[in-house]
Amino acid sequence: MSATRGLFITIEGGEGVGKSTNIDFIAQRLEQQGIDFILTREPGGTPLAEDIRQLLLNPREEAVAENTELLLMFAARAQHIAEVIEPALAAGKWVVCDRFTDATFAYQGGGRGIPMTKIADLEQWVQGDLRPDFTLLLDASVEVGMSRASKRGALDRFEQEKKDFFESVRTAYLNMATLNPDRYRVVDASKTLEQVQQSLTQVIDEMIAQGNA
Ligand SMILES: Nc1ncnc2c1ncn2[C@@H]1O[C@H](COP(=O)(O)OP(=O)(O)O)[C@@H](O)[C@H]1O
Ligand SMILES: Cc1cn([C@H]2C[C@H](O)[C@@H](COP(=O)(O)OP(=O)(O)O)O2)c(=O)[nH]c1=O
Repeated sequence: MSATRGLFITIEGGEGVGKSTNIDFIAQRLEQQGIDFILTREPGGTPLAEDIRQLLLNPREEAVAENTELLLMFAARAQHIAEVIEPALAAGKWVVCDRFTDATFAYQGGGRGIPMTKIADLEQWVQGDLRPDFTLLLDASVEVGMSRASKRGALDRFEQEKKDFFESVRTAYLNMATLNPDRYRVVDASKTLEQVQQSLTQVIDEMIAQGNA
């Protein structure tokens, strides 16, 4: 007998909005509620895809061509889907993924200016019908995100970008949320951690209700 397919949940947001902090909280809530899930991330999630992550994030002297960056994101994603995401969903597990293709639309599309249609073509080619059931967007102004992120150590290749880049990333995320209201849940991440986590609890409980329906 085949298991009911698990829910595929992605967590998105700009730099420093509190994604890492809140993913731990989400995992705790799912565990408390007895959900069988895996936590994974992009770029990465398998040994090969984590190697590609290093290629993408490590600052380097050579300029990285936009299409190289885009294709490496999808190369890592193809491996992650084949080895981790699809098998888990097929076995009935939920998959909670720290970033997915909407990050490509936001960073490579919004940030770098690659046409969204080109990204959508790759999405269709690499993913077929696979799309997240829910996407949780942690949203805060670029100023708030950058000031929180500055508390961390050395900056990776994306974190070294300028404020305009991150404004475009944020705008692209907010546009996707407006265009996909059924899938997106936007949480105001500029509030206190306690308020953010209250909102997250509501959203997660709604997902659990849907998953059990
Ligand atoms: N709602 C919040 N209010 C104040 N500080 C926060 C909040 N959420 C996260 N932080 C702090 O901001 C910093 C960046 O958070 P982090 O979870 O690493 O962000 P991200 O993974 O999105 O880059 C950390 O020091 C974290 O403790
Ligand atoms: C998945 C993905 C990530 N990224 C970028 C966003 C992040 O700057 C970086 C790594 O993501 P992440 O580990 O979430 O970084 P952080 O915790 O600093 O936000 O990769 C893209 O540009 N495109 C993509 O498709």
